[in-house]
Amino acid sequence: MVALNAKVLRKRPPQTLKPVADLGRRAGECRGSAVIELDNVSYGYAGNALFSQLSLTLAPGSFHFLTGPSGAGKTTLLRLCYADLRAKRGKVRIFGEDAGALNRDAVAMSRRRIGVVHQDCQFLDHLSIAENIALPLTVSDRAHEAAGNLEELLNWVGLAPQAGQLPPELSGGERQRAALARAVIISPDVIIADEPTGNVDWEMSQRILSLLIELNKMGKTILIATHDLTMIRAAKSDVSARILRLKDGQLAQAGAEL
Ligand SMILES: Nc1ncnc2c1ncn2[C@@H]1O[C@H](COP(=O)(O)OP(=O)(O)OP(=O)(O)O)[C@@H](O)[C@H]1O
Repeated sequence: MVALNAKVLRKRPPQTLKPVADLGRRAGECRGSAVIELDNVSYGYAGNALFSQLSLTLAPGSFHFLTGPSGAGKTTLLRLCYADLRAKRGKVRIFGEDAGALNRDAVAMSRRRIGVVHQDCQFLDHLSIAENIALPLTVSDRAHEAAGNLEELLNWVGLAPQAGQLPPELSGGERQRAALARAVIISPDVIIADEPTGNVDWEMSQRILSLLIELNKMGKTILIATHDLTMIRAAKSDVSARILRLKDGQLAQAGAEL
């Protein structure tokens, strides 16, 4: 893998900063000091409360790990953070805006500043891995930006040789790195990753972690949900991360076991 030129991630066409009131502020320039803020948020499915009155603040440039047992609600919490779900009670603020009050276009605009690595890393199997990575730009009429960034991103995640291959031809670790490149190609201020090292070996987990740390050193705010305690321990020497544990509807600072 090669170092990523920070310029790639800073490129942002002016039109993506304009359409929605106040969304033009960059991370760190948002109203208040949080990039994303959950304020006494409650959420549940089909009348069953998953968590209630949960609060979380992601400061610009911060690095957070979110751990907790399977089914505790980590994915749900992440989805609230990128306005894929709306809080039943309480407020979610994204770049200072009340996510519950944003219309669909405004949500789409704010999502352009948040790169999401989904747990299942889904790709379009009929497109090459390079085309899949470029897709977030292609679908938002920014295809012209892809050409320069794509080659560098493919090198950065070590997937240049696989650029023309189809997703089913890639290994689990290669798919995870492709998913990270796809999240990053939109030059987001925040990267939210759901189990980015699921189903990969230790070496690959370290490789993915080092990419995320590199992004954080460029000023990106990082939130990672993971069961991978080895990765969290390994990160401690390289990054000042806050480790949170979600269990029984409560979010708490992780204990000494980490
Ligand atoms: N769309 C949905 N409809 C109904 N229940 C759901 C839905 N999504 C998640 N759940 C339930 O909410 C609970 C929390 O799910 P979630 O995926 O947020 O947990 P998690 O901590 O990310 O789990 P894991 O570590 O296994 O990925 C689970 O019991 C799950 O079955």
